[in-house]
Amino acid sequence: MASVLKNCPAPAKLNLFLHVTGRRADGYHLLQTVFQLLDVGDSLDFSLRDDGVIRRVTEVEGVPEDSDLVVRAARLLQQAVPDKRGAGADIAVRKRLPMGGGLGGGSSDAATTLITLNHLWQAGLDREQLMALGLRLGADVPFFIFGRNAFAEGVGEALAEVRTPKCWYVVLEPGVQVPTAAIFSSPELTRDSEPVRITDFPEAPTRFGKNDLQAVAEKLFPPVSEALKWLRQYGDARMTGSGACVFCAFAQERDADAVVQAAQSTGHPQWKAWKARSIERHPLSHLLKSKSQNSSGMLSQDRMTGNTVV
Ligand SMILES: C[C@@](CO)(OP(=O)(O)O)[C@H](O)COP(=O)(O)OP(=O)(O)OC[C@H]1O[C@@H](n2ccc(N)nc2=O)[C@H](O)[C@@H]1O
Ligand SMILES: Nc1ncnc2c1ncn2[C@@H]1O[C@H](COP(=O)(O)OP(=O)(O)O)[C@@H](O)[C@H]1O
Repeated sequence: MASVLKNCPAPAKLNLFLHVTGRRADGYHLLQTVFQLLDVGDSLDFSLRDDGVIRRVTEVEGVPEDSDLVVRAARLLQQAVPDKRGAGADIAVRKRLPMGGGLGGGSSDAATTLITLNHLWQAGLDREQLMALGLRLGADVPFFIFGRNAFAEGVGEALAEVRTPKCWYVVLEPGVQVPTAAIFSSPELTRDSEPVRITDFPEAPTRFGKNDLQAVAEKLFPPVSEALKWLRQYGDARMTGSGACVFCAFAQERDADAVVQAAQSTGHPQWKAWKARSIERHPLSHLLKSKSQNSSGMLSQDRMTGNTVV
C-alpha cells in the first residue's frame, strides 16, 4: 500500500440549474439541481503519518488550518474508524478554484480527502458510508463522493445519476466572493419553484430550468450581474450554485477558446475566464466500492427518490 499520493484531483462542479422548492423545519432550503463535474479543479497531496496527527502543510489564504474542510474531513474519518486513530496525514492543498465561487471547491477538497484517506488508511468505508460522513461537512460533499453527474434533491444529498451533454464550458469569475448564507437568508429569495421529475429533462439539462439563487446574487453583488450580461451575448449564461461564477456551454472547443480570449479584453481586470470540459466520472471514483450499486454503476431504486434514472 502506498504511503504517499500526489496530485489527487478535486474537480469543480456546476449547477446546471438550481430550483428552490421549499424549506426544512431547521431553515435549510430544499433544492432540485443537476450537478455537472468539470475537468478543472484543485489538487491535493497526501503523505501518511503514523502518529495520528493531521496537518495541512500549505497556506490557504483566508482559511485557518483547523477550519479547512480538508482537515475537518480527515479528522472526521479518523474519528469514524476507531482502529485508525493512530493514522495521520500531511496534506498539501493547491487551490485553483475561487472560494465563494459556487464551484464547490471546498466541498470537493473534502470529498477528495475522504476518498483518498479511506484508501490510504485502508479504513474500509464504502461509498454510501463516506457520503453520509461527507454530508456532515457540507451539502455538496456527497455528490463528489457519488462521483457521477447527478440530479439532486433534499439539500443535495438524494442523488440519481443523470446523463448530461458532452461539451465545453466557459466559466467566468467576476472577482467577488458570494457567501452562500447571504443568498439563502435573503427575504427576496423565492422558495416555491414547482418540483420537477428527472424525466422532465432527459436530453439537455444545460437548457432546462433556471437558477433561483441568481436574482438575489445579482442584486446583492452587481459584478455577478455584469458578468452575466456580458456572457449572455454568447449563449444561455447562468450562475452556478450561490455564485459568484457564471458559465455558458459550447459544443466546440474553439468557440469556448474565443470567448475566454474575448473576456480578457473587456476592460474588467478583475475577471478571470477559463474553459473546462464536462466529465462523466470523478477521477478518483475507482478508489471506492459501493454496496448498493448494481453492475451498471447506477444507484439502486430506493435511493433515487422514486424517479427513473436516465
Ligand atoms: C448552494 C450550493 C448548491 O450546490 O452550493 P455552493 O454555491 O455553495 O457551491 C449548496 O447547496 C451549498 O451547500 P453547503 O455547501 O452545505 O452550504 P454552506 O456554505 O455550508 O451553507 C451556508 C448557509 O446557507 C444556508 N443554506 C445552505 C444550503 C441549503 N440547502 N439551504 C440553506 O439554507 C444555511 O443557512 C447554511 O448555514
Ligand atoms: N479547502 C477549502 N477550500 C475552499 N474553501 C474552504 C476550504 N475549507 C473551508 N473553506 C471555506 O468554505 C467557503 C466556501 O468555499 P467554496 O466551497 O470554495 O465555495 P462555494 O461553496 O461557493 O462553492 C470558503 O469561503 C472558506 O471559508
